[in-house]
Amino acid sequence: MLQGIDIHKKYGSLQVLKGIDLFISSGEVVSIVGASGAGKSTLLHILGTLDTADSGQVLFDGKNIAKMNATDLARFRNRHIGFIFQFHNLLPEFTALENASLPGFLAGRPEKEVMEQAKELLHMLNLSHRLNHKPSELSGGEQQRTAVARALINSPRIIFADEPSGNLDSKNAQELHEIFFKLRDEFNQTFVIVTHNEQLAAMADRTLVMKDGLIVQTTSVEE
Ligand SMILES: Nc1ncnc2c1ncn2[C@@H]1O[C@H](COP(=O)(O)OP(=O)(O)OP(=O)(O)O)[C@@H](O)[C@H]1O
Repeated sequence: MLQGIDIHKKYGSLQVLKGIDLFISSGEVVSIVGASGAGKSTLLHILGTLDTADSGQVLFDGKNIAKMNATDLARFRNRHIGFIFQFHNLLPEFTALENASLPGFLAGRPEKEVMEQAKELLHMLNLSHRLNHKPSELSGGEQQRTAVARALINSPRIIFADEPSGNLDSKNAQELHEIFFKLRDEFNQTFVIVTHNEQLAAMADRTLVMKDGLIVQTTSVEE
């Protein structure tokens, strides 16, 4: 589904990615681990089309995203990619239901359909009693689960998560991790997750270990 070919990226004189090759299949949960500064977030942003590589290619179903113009790329991202970050980035003035619905509205989908789907997702994430709460009225775990609903609203092909449980206590972190695997088991949802959380990394189907801008090791559950 997603392929990275010889991806290079430099910030000033710092070569952050030095030739990354990877392939992610549909329904896989892949974790990316490695020391701080190894280039994990940079790689995630490039794979997620939020940033561009200096050289190399990112292919979705064989299609080179660098060939898309800005409008098509924004549309592609909104429709097919979900993001979850360490700090949920929910809009403070909007309720959980509105925050979860927003990418659906941006996609131009009918309001009623989007709101119904957002309610279903929030229900699945145990947030039915929090639909009309604003982020400041939600716990950290509830905020992050709202961000998961927002990531799922357009039924994305793939979700990129950058330290999704980095800001949660261990109980809420574990709950969030279980949600990821439930989504994979029930809906074949694909995830690429950058994490320092050893428990989450160990649960993944495959773990890519990064060091100094390269993938130096890949471990699979079969091993
Ligand atoms: N926009 C930027 N401009 C300049 N340098 C950057 C930028 N983004 C990242 N870097 C540098 O690139 C290197 C890799 O950063 P990156 O965030 O990808 O690492 P990481 O492996 O995700 O680290 P961490 O685990 O600490 O989040 C770091 O040295 C960082 O300072």
